[in-house]
Amino acid sequence: METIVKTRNLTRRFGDQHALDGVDLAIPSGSVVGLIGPNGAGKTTLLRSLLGLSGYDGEIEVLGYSPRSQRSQLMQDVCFIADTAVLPRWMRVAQLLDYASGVHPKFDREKAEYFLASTEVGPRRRIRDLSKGMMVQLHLALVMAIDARLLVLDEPTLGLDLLFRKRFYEQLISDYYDQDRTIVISTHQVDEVQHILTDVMFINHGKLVLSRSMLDIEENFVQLNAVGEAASKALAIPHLGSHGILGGRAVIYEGVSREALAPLGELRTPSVSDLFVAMMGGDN
Ligand SMILES: Nc1ncnc2c1ncn2[C@@H]1O[C@H](COP(=O)(O)OP(=O)(O)OP(=O)(O)O)[C@@H](O)[C@H]1O
Repeated sequence: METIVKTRNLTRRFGDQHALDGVDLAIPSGSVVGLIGPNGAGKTTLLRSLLGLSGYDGEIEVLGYSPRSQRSQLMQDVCFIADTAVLPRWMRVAQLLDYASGVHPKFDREKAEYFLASTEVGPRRRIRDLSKGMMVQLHLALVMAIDARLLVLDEPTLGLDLLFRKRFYEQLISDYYDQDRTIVISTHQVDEVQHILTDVMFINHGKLVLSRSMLDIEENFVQLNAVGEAASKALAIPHLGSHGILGGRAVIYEGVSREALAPLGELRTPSVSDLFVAMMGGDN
């Protein structure tokens, strides 16, 4: 499978602070990657470096280009949603579509109009008068109308209500995603995106602490829900972390066979958020 993003020893310092600390990663083409990490972990810095928006040490290759020296070529095939606030607030929607047609060679205006037709974002509306949710719909319509191979989303649903967030991801997958595109999403709302991810990356203190496909997670990690006396037996087996459940503990393991754990309780694949908490926090 083609690798679309590759970094080697990617490092970014702010004074004596390591925002990124020797990150080696590889993102296969056609994947939908969730970039997960606590506040200040380095997610935004990583995404900005991949797009050539932030300086860095080490090596990055995105679609075969160097974001440092070939940014304009790279941006032909990449799209980025960082923050809805970047839309020019004084423009009307139709003017914004004119503008996008002028600046992006791969922007398909008819497609954007088609996406907007199912929303309340009419062409005459002024952007500053749109609600936050409408602004995101507009942004998403613009992005989905660009024929990009890599889409980078940094907290794309921040500040949106639950319905909008659900719709955002549904639309992204049904109207945009195909095997030739790759999507990287950084979010704190892990549970809401888990079902669309093919891969996850955990980042903490500027280091990549996990980079696995969802299939890999299913094969290598297991959660045991142990109640009563079984809970202390479960905790005695080396594990990544655990949390309380009604009458016992949910304990998460890496590389322990399901057969060995089965007598102690119910087994399941941990959710990405439970795995994340276990890896970051141990027993809590
Ligand atoms: N321009 C900057 N100047 C100084 N320090 C910065 C700058 N940008 C980021 N940092 C620091 O680098 C670290 C990583 O920040 P970053 O914004 O990448 O984290 P994040 O994982 O995106 O966090 P969040 O989830 O809170 O958005 C933080 O400690 C942050 O304070």
